[in-house]
Amino acid sequence: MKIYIRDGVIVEKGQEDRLVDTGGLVALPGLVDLHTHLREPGREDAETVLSGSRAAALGGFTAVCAMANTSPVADTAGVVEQVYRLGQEAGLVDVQPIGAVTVGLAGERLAELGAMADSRARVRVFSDDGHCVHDPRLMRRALEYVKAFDGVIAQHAEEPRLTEGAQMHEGTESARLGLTGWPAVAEESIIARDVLLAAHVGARLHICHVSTAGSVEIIRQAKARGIRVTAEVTPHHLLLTHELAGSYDPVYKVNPPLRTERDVNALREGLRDGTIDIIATDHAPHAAEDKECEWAYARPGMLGLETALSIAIHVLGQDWELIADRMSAAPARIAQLANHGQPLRPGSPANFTLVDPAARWTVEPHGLASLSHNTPYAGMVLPGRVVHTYLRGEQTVADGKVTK
Ligand SMILES: NC(=O)N[C@@H](CC(=O)O)C(=O)O
Ligand SMILES: [Zn+2]
Repeated sequence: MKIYIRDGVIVEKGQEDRLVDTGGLVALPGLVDLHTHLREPGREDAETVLSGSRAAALGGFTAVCAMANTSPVADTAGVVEQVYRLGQEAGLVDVQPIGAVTVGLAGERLAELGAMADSRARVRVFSDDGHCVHDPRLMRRALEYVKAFDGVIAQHAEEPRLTEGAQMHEGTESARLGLTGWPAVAEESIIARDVLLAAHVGARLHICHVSTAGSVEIIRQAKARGIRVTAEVTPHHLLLTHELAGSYDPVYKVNPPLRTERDVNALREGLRDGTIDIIATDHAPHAAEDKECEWAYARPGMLGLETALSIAIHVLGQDWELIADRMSAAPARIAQLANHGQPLRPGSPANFTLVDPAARWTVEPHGLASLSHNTPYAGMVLPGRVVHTYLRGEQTVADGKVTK
């Protein structure tokens, strides 16, 4: 297949100023991640906008949405514009800042949502991720506010009163290991409440990192009732289970926690039937001091950008149409990223990635572009390798290496 490009846009044959021959590789629209933690400003030792952009491009992404739990928190126009500008300077993927819902993620007062929406960063997704927007009145107000510009509130669904001291999924393994559990109902009770609030307000709600079979069922019913809810699942929740906590290796510590095989199967089914709209990485880099310590003291979170596509291929098979929808078209639509997620045809921006589906590669934590090394896939042999990535017709990854 040949892709003809002019001024960063795909054009008809004969109109091009450059030509990309895909050879034997699979061409996918540039992947879009709705849930990336870039750690800048504040924890540039764990990740920067530049290092995270490199990881994203290598993973086949052309756009990432940067979560707001930085330091300072991205709760003002000033901070979201800073992150946006850093993304442009890095120039490897479009970095779309997510704004905080509440000031300082403290859950007490609404942040300046309108100023962030009107800023140069044009924020449309708001989230207190890492924390749940717990106060139902604040959640209602936030939904009402973003409805005006068809924005969306992305909820980290966790009832904090049910997860105090939680270290892992509450179940047979937590009982065996003697660790305090995070029960499925802590996630499900917030999702149930919030789909009802979204229905009441008529605004868009997005559920971050869905992890339980019960959550899938609640979202399925909400969608059947016409409620405007979308949902994401992470690669790790599609593959890994709570027994891994038995190793006491903090690389497996994550929020929400790894669940049971039954949950994994329900998440896969929900992703296939469209109940779950997208795969989002929840790329959560952490410095060694925060991760290579005792389980109880380790921060939750795992890397995801450089392995997401391979895990998707592993879980879904080489179903390119499904992968293009769940990892590009649907997340671009949810985040209102008009220049991403389009099919590769004339008129679309030349954002795409070329994948060798036959290649297999071994995950080496220190071989990744991320500044952190907390991948749960160390040593695993994964299918599918990103060979080239293009952003507006410019090559960001060439032969598996970033161009800047
Ligand atoms: N997922 C995690 O375990 N951690 C995330 C926060 C979050 O996504 O909830 C982080 O910022 O490290
Ligand atoms: Zn979260």
